Amino acid sequence: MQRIAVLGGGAWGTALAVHLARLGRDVTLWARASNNRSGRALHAAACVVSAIPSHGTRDVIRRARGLLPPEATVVSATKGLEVETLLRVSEVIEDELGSDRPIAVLSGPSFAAELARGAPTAVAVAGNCEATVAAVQREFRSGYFRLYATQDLVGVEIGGAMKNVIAIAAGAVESLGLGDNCPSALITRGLAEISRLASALGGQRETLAGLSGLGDLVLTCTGQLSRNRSVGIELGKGRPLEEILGKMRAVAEGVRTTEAALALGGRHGVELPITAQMADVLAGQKTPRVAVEELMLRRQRSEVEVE
Ligand SMILES: NC(=O)c1ccc[n+]([C@@H]2O[C@H](COP(=O)([O-])OP(=O)(O)OC[C@H]3O[C@@H](n4cnc5c(N)ncnc54)[C@H](O)[C@@H]3O)[C@@H](O)[C@H]2O)c1
Ligand SMILES: O=P(O)(O)OC[C@H](O)CO
Repeated sequence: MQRIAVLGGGAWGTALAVHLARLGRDVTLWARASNNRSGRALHAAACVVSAIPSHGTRDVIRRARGLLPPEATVVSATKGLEVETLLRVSEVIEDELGSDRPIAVLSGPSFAAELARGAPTAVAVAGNCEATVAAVQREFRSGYFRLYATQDLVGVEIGGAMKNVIAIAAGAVESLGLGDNCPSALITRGLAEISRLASALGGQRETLAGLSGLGDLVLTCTGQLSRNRSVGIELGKGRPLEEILGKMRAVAEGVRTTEAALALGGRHGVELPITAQMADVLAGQKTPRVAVEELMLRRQRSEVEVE
């Protein structure tokens, strides 16, 4: 799997391309403004890494479809859901490329800037076939990048998408200056909510205790580099969402994922109280302070759910 094409010239695509080039792989980075040469590089790719934001993935994969060798593995590094269809990103890729295509998903606590400078990082890799997962583990690993294998695509993708929603909430809570108890409760109950949705969709709860669950949730809710957390911080200061997003150049996936996750929860009869509150906050229908009050006053219940 020496020849690798990376789709997406944002922070994450660039960091992964830098990492793979450092490992001696023959890497081409495709960005929106790329020329035909980058497009042609897809012809020869043994592996295509997709680091396009979730809302652009279908379009880019569809355009790449005719250029990709049929056996090339596609590795999704995107964390989000497709709002229109409520599909996970690997499902979008499968929809476009067919179910025979080897597909893997990379997700876990991983700020692009840290991977780019070679800071020790561990992620989960899931896939639709064991050999594909093993190949990605082998080809992407380094002295500072470690990949843990799993077959649980659902758990890994729901963990990666949903942590962004909770991170926006964590940023808002931080802005309100409510102390340390509140963010800790938010992370813990956020994880319960993520696990509930993943489980209803066929994922394994244990996956959510791992890197693409608890690991990424803690990083994104507390890490200074998180874009999602920073959106929450600004919301907590009372700034309207349009103004916040208007000033951001980078994508904060949690904004779109909130709506999609809520709809997915509704479809599967899963209660997502924090996500529901965040949907109202993002829509400007409620302040973060009122959202916290309403969450605190919900009916009290058992901590562990019996399925
Ligand atoms: N930045 C990180 O630390 C990080 C880490 C892990 C995963 N991710 C995930 O990777 C994905 C990409 O994030 P990023 O940080 O690279 O984003 P970014 O904001 O740095 O860049 C996004 C890139 O996507 C391009 N883009 C935007 N809309 C597009 C569209 N409709 N079609 C094609 N290209 C489009 C932009 O031109 C830009 O190059 C997201 O799902 C994110 O959650 C990011
Ligand atoms: O900057 P964020 O909030 O998009 O988070 C980046 C990564 O997903 C952290 O693992």
